[in-house]
Amino acid sequence: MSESSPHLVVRGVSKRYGPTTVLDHIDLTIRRGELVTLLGPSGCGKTTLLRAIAGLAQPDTGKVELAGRDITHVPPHKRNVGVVFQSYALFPHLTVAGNVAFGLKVRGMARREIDVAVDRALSLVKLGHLASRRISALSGGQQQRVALARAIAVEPDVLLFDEALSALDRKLREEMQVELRRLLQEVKATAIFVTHDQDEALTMSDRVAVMNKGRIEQLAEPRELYLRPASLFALNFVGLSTRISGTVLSADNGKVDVETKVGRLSALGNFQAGSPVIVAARPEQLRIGGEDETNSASGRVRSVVFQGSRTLVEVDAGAGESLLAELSGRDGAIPGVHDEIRLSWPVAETFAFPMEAQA
Ligand SMILES: Nc1ncnc2c1ncn2[C@@H]1O[C@H](COP(=O)(O)OP(=O)(O)OP(=O)(O)O)[C@@H](O)[C@H]1O
Repeated sequence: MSESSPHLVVRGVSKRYGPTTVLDHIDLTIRRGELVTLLGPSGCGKTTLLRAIAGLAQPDTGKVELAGRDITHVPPHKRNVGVVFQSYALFPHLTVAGNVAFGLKVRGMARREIDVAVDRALSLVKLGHLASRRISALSGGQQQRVALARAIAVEPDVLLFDEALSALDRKLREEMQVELRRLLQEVKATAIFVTHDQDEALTMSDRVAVMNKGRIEQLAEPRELYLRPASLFALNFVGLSTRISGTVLSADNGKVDVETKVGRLSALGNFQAGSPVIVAARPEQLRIGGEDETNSASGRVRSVVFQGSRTLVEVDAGAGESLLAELSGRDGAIPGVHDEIRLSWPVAETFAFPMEAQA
């Protein structure tokens, strides 16, 4: 099967728990070797979707196909799916090698082959030197690697990660994100991550599925998701933004002029005159100063937050509206709190979203 052909197909999967619809007709197609993240707030159905793929939750309707096989009714241990949990779920009384070998023994693999597979998996996660160590004598990060080695060793058709890095401290988690992505690419694994951490999703994934209330709101590459969010929910969930409410005055060919409390703004979007909308732009699009052919608004600086490579400046634009600008050292002087400033930003990077869809 080629790398671009569908490898995992979820078709029309729904799941209810009592009166609550947890998954609402989910369609998701993942290519062989692709890393996809399910990103969304607590309770949106990420884990349930992962469990439906693993066979740990039975969908009420719909189908799951893996490597060309309908696995909707196949029990979990016969799906050839690897799962890595946040809790690692390791056997504390076994050694590192014993944990990695466990799944291979269960499959009845010969001793010699098991040794080769365990060595390979442990060297991939750089734990070969700790093969005979007890699990209880490992750090959290090392235990996480053992869990990963154990999942990789059985060469599953798809690897599922449920908040797998959440228990690690921030620095280690960031290192593991980069390392895990490199490793999964090296073994050409097809993988799905569940996370509510947007940075993790952007770092790890070929594509990100933003979930909301049991539905996939947007499935896109990280860059596209950030630069072209399909909904206000996706905009709010990934990255920061300036958002101003208003009413569409006129519309012309994918562009709208919007009356707002901070003045007239132009944005990309298709709406009828009179529609209530939210006009939004990413903070790095806002610059100090006012230029022609751009959107602009002014106000008094409310806060200045230095974050190393960038500085976030929040401006009170009056009438309950605020502007958020991300300035870098290259942008010249950073204003101080209470300064009166004017900010401008390009119309081509300003988007209008329906007001009623606000998350
Ligand atoms: N076995 C179950 N029985 C009843 N309700 C359940 C069950 N499993 C999940 N739910 C409910 O389904 C909804 C979605 O849960 P799910 O764990 O899929 O969300 P999530 O997006 O993974 O959230 P989190 O990030 O908090 O783990 C929640 O409201 C949850 O309470």
